[in-house]
Amino acid sequence: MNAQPRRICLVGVGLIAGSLGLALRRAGAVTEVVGLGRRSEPLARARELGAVDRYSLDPAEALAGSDLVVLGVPLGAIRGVMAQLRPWLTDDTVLTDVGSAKGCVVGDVKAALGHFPTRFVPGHPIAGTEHSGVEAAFATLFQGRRVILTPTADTSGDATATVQWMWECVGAEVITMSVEHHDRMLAITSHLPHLLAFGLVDMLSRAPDHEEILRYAAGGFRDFTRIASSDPVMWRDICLGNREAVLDALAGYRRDLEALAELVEAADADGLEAVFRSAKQTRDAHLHWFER
Ligand SMILES: NC(=O)c1ccc[n+]([C@@H]2O[C@H](COP(=O)([O-])OP(=O)(O)OC[C@H]3O[C@@H](n4cnc5c(N)ncnc54)[C@H](O)[C@@H]3O)[C@@H](O)[C@H]2O)c1
Ligand SMILES: O=C(O)C(=O)C[C@]1(C(=O)O)C=C[C@@H](O)C=C1
Repeated sequence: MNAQPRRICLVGVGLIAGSLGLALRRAGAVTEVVGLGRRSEPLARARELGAVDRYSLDPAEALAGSDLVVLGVPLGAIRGVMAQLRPWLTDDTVLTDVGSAKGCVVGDVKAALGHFPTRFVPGHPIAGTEHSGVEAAFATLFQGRRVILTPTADTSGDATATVQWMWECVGAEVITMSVEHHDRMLAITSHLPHLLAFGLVDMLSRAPDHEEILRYAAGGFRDFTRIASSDPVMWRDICLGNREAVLDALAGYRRDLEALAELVEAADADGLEAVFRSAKQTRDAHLHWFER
């Protein structure tokens, strides 16, 4: 039915939902963007920055007349927020989220409602930064980026079309896949690199001479570790929310790291060069997917 919603409610207006609000308002896609959250101060700031038209701390007020509800809260808050919204959801409300792992969202929504609504379309914009909060939001974040939707077998086609329409309004390309496939892919391309970056910086921070070590860090270290400045709580939730796939990715990486250590130990120049050459070729050939 409502392929083009008139009023969108953003629940948790931080980096991702704030950027979505800015972009939707800039595109003139909807009549009104309403923010719902726990504290007035950041929501007032979201309105000042132009991410929402108005805001409320009251789910009944924020959800009234909203055709589409976007959960922009961290993964760890999905279950509680869904339980809170439950009384105010109608059969026509289309719901989606932006969480970085999808299996846990489906599980938490089911736990909160007792079932997974046919009008809930799990989603994940493959775009972000290491910063959090609405202050870090910007309208072009999703321009030319990909958004993965993971509708279940029961998800309404109309609801999926509505969510797809929303992301296309802000310049994103929408791809659909299963929850399991999403979680396996993203464990490798996003969750593993974040673990490695956090792990490397943590290891370094425990070295007694880390102040001196960091003095000699430059572009390579900066590029490799930028994402270690991301929100620790958000990444804790992601790693635990996608535990199995993250563990598989880590196990594969550990094996390969061990093999690399053996090559260095054996001073195997050809072996090392072959690994580096293959990695360079792969990265260079696929740069168009992840270059901004
Ligand atoms: N940061 C990224 O690069 C990125 C990219 C893609 C997807 N995501 C996903 O998007 C989601 C949000 O990430 P973000 O970077 O926008 O985080 P953020 O911290 O910038 O925003 C989260 C917002 O939710 C609010 N919030 C937290 N708990 C709440 C609750 N119980 N009720 C109401 N509001 C609550 C916070 O106040 C904040 O405004 C996460 O699930 C994350 O996995 C993040
Ligand atoms: O560019 C960054 O800082 C990001 O971490 C963005 C990034 C990622 O590429 O891993 C992080 C989490 C997501 O769910 C999607 C995108």
